[in-house]
Amino acid sequence: MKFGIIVFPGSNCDIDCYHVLKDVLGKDVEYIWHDTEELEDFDCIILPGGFSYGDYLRCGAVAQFSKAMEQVRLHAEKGKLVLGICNGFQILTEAGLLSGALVRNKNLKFICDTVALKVENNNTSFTSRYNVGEVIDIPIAHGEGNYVVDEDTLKKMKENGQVLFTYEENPNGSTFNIAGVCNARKNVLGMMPHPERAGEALLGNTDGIKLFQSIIDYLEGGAKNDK
Ligand SMILES: NC(=O)CC[C@H](N)C(=O)O
Repeated sequence: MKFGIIVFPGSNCDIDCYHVLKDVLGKDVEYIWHDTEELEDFDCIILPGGFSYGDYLRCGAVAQFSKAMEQVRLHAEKGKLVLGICNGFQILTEAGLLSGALVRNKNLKFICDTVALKVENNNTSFTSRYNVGEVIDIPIAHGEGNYVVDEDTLKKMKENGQVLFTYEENPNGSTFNIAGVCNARKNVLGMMPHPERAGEALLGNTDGIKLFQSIIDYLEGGAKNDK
């Protein structure tokens, strides 16, 4: 099992993701520069948080055109796992791999905080270690985390169990308090909160570790995608 973390100019949470996977969970993980034309070796691709290309135009708007994203699209089409965290979520919506868009926070300010999230669906390879309705504390740090989506699409996403995480108290104006959504096939997840910043006791918060452990269970064959 191998994780790959795509690094864009301006990524800054790549090292945190690497640390959790390698040092905390003992898994095989590699950094992948954004011009890669090959992702065959990897089972799960992570698009980390940060400020890719300086957030020019809109967050994620430039990164979506990188060579790596062509490969991420092929990887997702094969049914393999893709996890986008914060800026990674923004890149996934810009690339059309996830529905909706992320726009400026309602208060127009960058918000750095720890917020309570509710797990809405644990029937996925990203959330199987959590219970439905479980409330977890996960850090957020974003200026454009306000998730918008049209009503019809939201209705379909809800019916199909694609809303995986909601905020207990909406920090940014997101539609339906959405903090994280997946695609219809449930192999691509985007979330604004940072589970990698809640991955070890030393940080005072381990609520995010179960997300990575769920993925590992799935890759080890212990849990099925959309079982
Ligand atoms: N932590 C992040 O990934 C931040 C994402 C993006 N730069 C924003 O401000 O919304």
